[in-house]
Amino acid sequence: MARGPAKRLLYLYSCKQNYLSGVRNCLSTRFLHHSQPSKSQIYPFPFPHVPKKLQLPPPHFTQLTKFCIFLDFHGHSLCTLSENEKPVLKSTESIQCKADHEDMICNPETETIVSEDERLNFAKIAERDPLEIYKELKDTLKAEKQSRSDWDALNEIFRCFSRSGWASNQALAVYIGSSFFPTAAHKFCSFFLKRCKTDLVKYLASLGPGQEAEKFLFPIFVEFCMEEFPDEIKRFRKMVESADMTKPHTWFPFARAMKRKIIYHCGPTNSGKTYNALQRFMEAKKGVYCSPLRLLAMEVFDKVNALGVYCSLLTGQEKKDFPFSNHVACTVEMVSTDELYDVAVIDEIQMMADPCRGYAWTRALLGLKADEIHLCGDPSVLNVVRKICSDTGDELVEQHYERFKPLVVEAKTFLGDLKKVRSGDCIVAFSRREIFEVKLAIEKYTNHRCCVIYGALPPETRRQQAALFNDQDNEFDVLVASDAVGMGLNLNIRRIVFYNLAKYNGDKMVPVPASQVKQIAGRAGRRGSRYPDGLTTTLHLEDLDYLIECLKKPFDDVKRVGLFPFFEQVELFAGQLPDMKFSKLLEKFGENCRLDGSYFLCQHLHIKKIANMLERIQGLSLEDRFNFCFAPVNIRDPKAMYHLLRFASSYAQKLPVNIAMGMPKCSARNDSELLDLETRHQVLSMYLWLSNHFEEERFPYVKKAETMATDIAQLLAESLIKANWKPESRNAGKSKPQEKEDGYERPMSLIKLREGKRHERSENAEQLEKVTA
Ligand SMILES: Nc1ncnc2c1ncn2[C@@H]1O[C@H](COP(=O)(O)OP(=O)(O)OP(=O)(O)O)[C@@H](O)[C@H]1O
Repeated sequence: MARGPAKRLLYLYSCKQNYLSGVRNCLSTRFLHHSQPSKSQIYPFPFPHVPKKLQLPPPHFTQLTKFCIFLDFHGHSLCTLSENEKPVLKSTESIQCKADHEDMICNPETETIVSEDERLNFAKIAERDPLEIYKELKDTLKAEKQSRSDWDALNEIFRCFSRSGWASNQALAVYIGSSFFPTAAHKFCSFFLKRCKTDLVKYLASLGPGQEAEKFLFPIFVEFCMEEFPDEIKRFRKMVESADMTKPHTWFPFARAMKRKIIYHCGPTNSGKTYNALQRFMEAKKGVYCSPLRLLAMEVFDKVNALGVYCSLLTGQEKKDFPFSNHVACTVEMVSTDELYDVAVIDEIQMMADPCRGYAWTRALLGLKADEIHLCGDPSVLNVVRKICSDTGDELVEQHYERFKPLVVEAKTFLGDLKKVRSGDCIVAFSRREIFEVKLAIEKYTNHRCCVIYGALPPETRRQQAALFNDQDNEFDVLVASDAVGMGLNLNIRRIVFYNLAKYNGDKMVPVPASQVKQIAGRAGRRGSRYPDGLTTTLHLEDLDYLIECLKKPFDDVKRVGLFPFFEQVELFAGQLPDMKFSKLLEKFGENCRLDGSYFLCQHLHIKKIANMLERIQGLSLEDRFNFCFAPVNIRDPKAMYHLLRFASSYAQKLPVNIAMGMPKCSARNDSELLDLETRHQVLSMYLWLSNHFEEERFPYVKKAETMATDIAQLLAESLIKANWKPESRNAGKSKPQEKEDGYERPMSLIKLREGKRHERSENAEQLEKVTA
């Protein structure tokens, strides 16, 4: 008697562990890409249970060395691999088996005592060609009688098989989709139970429910599916192939045909990266500058033109063609991959890893037709860029930078007292409400006046506020800003003071990521500015450690960057699912798309939300829907969403799209009027964006929208100068969490602190001097 039944896994014998992982990787490429065999065991190759016709030689097999020997559970070698030799299945030839392999001969989970005859019979069944088993089942008219216990065991095995995540994942490799898998497994079960023979049932029963039995059944299941469901398989295969995003560098054949030189200007903020890249841009005969923000594109447009290099401006909202210009400053989403350039600059290249917008940087890097491409950014994506350049065949030159002057952390902090604010300070808070609370407190208790910068303000207003702050001949000498200050603006900041270091991520309060803290703190002290030495600190002493930790932390090493399909890819995919709604289609694409390890699919929640809203509008083509989804709209602002719906509806009805929005008569007198101005500007900006992305004649009020937008930006600027009111929330009524999250305690609101202080004051006269916002 022997212990049994035996494992159906084979063991790989190798004197070096890395050969094991090499084999595991290449085996994984075909059938096992979802399973993770443990270090000591590996699945057999060629796969004895997989139909021969499905077995493709794994692509990197020839790179393996002679040390690899496949053993079966008896220690018999099944195949050996020599250098540059394809694996050949050998007849079982006995080789000396290591003692530790012996331990694995029996399966401890289903350990039963079986007779020697039975064991030999089981071993024979285990080695049978699945195709042969399938044919035999097919030719059998009636199942043989089974014992009750074997029958129950078989039913349980099939129940597990049809729910098996492993089998469902493996089935994907032969194009049986996860939604179809349960049906296929159910039909396979009926087929099997109606025809099975006793020895097969006994063998399966001896394996018991679980992976052993699943691995035995799976190749027979594959044979069954290939014959029974060829149409489903074909359909799913086409769908998967149409969502294949594994080789994005092949999407741009013209760029691939070029010999491009990529220069990575790599360093922290304020180290001269962009300056040097822009020098090359201006020297070039024809150049393009790709910006992360409209505002920065405008800055470069103005700066370059002022230096005598004619430059046009292209953003989603505006096209300013400068006569005879060969240079263009654009937002990264708008850059053309058809135009040929001598020099291209892609600013803030680390944004390739941005979860929502990363795809635009990836597309620019892969697709730009430029002899020389300058990338400016921190080192976080350097390794991915190296990998991409090796895929594209581009030459990569790295230029490393250090900050002109080190950033100094003030250990004293404000100790919660905003009265310590000085001229040239920038207080950074992460919500609009806090920004206005800080402004209110500073202006009430000190002689300083505050400019404000936050994301919802139009770029023109942000620039106007920046200019007001930079100008020494006025009383506005303090800036209160959100993270929008981290990029793009040329500011004379002496010291960055973090009001807090947590922000709301749409769901909860989370610590501000270290990379963002670095980027923002780095705005203090700028070469050539009034304050060349940069300082940074926090409002509260408790936050200082986190600030120091963030500044000390090396830049992340990003492993993956963003991708998003072009419309043509989505269209191809939609062809496989003709009746599916667009929002569902995007979801399906996300589920089925294949990406290689250097990329992720960018989040498309924003896109899906718009797609959902537009679902009820009839008469929009797939392309229209796709384009509408990228319109710049705050999906949390119901007013802005309503206008988008209205624009899309008119467009679908082939009517001229009206602005249908009045102009406020004067600047804002309170926060809700200010919020209203912000929304109106966003709606106009959306109108202009749509007019640039759809047939222009359908948007006949572009001029009017431009004038209104300029006027509203002006009203906003006027409103901000006199703003001294309590802020309101855009989503009034929806409270945001204030509790401690991820170990970070958010500072109390200014108002509460003030109230607290008032109470303290009555108890402690010393505190009278301290104005805590
Ligand atoms: N060689 C130089 N001569 C004169 N001014 C320079 C030089 N290099 C950089 N500067 C100035 O220093 C400041 C910071 O430079 P730059 O914007 O290029 O830095 P950066 O590393 O790109 O920072 P960020 O990432 O914040 O944009 C700018 O005002 C720029 O004009």
